Amino acid sequence: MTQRSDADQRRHEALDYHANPQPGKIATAITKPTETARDLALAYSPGVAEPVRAIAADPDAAWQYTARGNLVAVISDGSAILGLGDLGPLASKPVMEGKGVLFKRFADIDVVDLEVEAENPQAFIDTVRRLEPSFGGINLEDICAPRCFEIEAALTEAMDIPVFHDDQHGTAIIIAAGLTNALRLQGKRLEEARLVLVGAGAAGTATLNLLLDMGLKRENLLVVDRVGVLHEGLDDLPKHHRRFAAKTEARTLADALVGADAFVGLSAPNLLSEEMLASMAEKPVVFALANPDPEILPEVAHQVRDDLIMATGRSDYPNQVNNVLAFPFIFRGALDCRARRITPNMKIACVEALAALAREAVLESVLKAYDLDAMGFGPDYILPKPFDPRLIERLPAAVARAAEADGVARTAYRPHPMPGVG
Ligand SMILES: NC(=O)C1=CN([C@@H]2O[C@H](COP(=O)(O)OP(=O)(O)OC[C@H]3O[C@@H](n4cnc5c(N)ncnc54)[C@H](OP(=O)(O)O)[C@@H]3O)[C@@H](O)[C@H]2O)C=CC1
Ligand SMILES: CC(=O)C(=O)O
Ligand SMILES: [Mg+2]
Repeated sequence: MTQRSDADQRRHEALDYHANPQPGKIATAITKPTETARDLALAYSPGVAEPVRAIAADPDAAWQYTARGNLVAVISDGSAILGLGDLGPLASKPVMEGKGVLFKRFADIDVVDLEVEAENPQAFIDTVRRLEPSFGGINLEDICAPRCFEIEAALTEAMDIPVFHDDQHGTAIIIAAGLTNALRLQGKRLEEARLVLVGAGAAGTATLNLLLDMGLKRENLLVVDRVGVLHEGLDDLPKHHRRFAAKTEARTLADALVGADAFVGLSAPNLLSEEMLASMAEKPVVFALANPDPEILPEVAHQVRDDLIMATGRSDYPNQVNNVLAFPFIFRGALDCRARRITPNMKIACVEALAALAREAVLESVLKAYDLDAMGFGPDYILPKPFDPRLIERLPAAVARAAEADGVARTAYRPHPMPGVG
């Protein structure tokens, strides 16, 4: 079979999956009996008036009498859909529905996806801010930099529920956990590693901020965007790039990569050439995370270097670095202590729990899901798999403990009873 027909087949499979047997991937479920006249009288008028009165008297009663406490809005303007660019809100809907599927599958969180036609960031902010009564949390998704920074900051300030731009912070968490483990396997440490990141947008900027907080040295970092290497000689850099301007002679990605220990790509397909990869230090780490097409394909990279640890954002190669390993569990922890916001410590708790879990033995059930006899901490396994049941046992608890310690939890942590467990 030719490459072309493989690609065609994948396209048809994906379109068929989304179209059949019914359009889309997610629907509403009813959680109470609705079989009798009495049931209906409880579900709607007149019974429904009782929780209305209770909530009007005490807004906290909404956590008890409505689905709000387990409901997250996944909201996009479609301005940075995966790595496909600004294709608008309607085209972002399959991704937002997909996010809903993952929230439900891995953390039993219900989702409403909202694709917002907004003429400017303020219009988007005004729309989302008004939705606070409906939801326990807000997951912002696929909103491009720099508008995502303004939107997230304004909404976090205005709303008393967690507002989390997953492309920024979810991605940063997974990269931090995966990179720590990959460097460790290569006999290196973040504190000494020379790192090059390409794509200083939403995901890239948040990743850099987290890695710098975790010990990456400013002088060991070069950041590349469309203008090339961000350096001190550039005087019209946008605000979110200024922090990363380096004192360096390097001007291109090729210059920057010579002797680098790690590459993190959050940009666009095929930017990392074979020559550039060959010029990196011994035992390099390459995270080519642009979706759906990475900065370099693993089969190409492994031909150039046999001392490489490689990750992509895709599930069809080893080492998927994807925010699915964070957002369901961060929100589960936040909802289960009714957190008002998500703090840096809640994110770091998630990084540490994830990185530690990858270093434990892999469960039989996970091997079965991947149809493998063996898998364990090593170059092809630097992060746990999304199907690992220990994620839901450990990450939300770690996140909620950090929320309690930071004083942002409304209640003590009460783990959500996961369906089919216990
Ligand atoms: N694996 C994962 O879990 C995740 C992967 N991603 C992927 O990361 C990528 C970026 O996403 P996100 O941060 O949300 O998007 P943004 O649009 O906010 O950021 C992309 C950045 O990359 C820059 N860029 C684009 N093309 C090039 C190029 N040819 N050379 C140098 N820089 C370039 C952009 O510059 P400009 O603004 O000028 O276009 C921008 O600064 C996407 O491919 C996305 O799919 C994102 C989140 C999670
Ligand atoms: C995975 C993801 O959120 C993205 O590629 O945008
Ligand atoms: Mg995204």
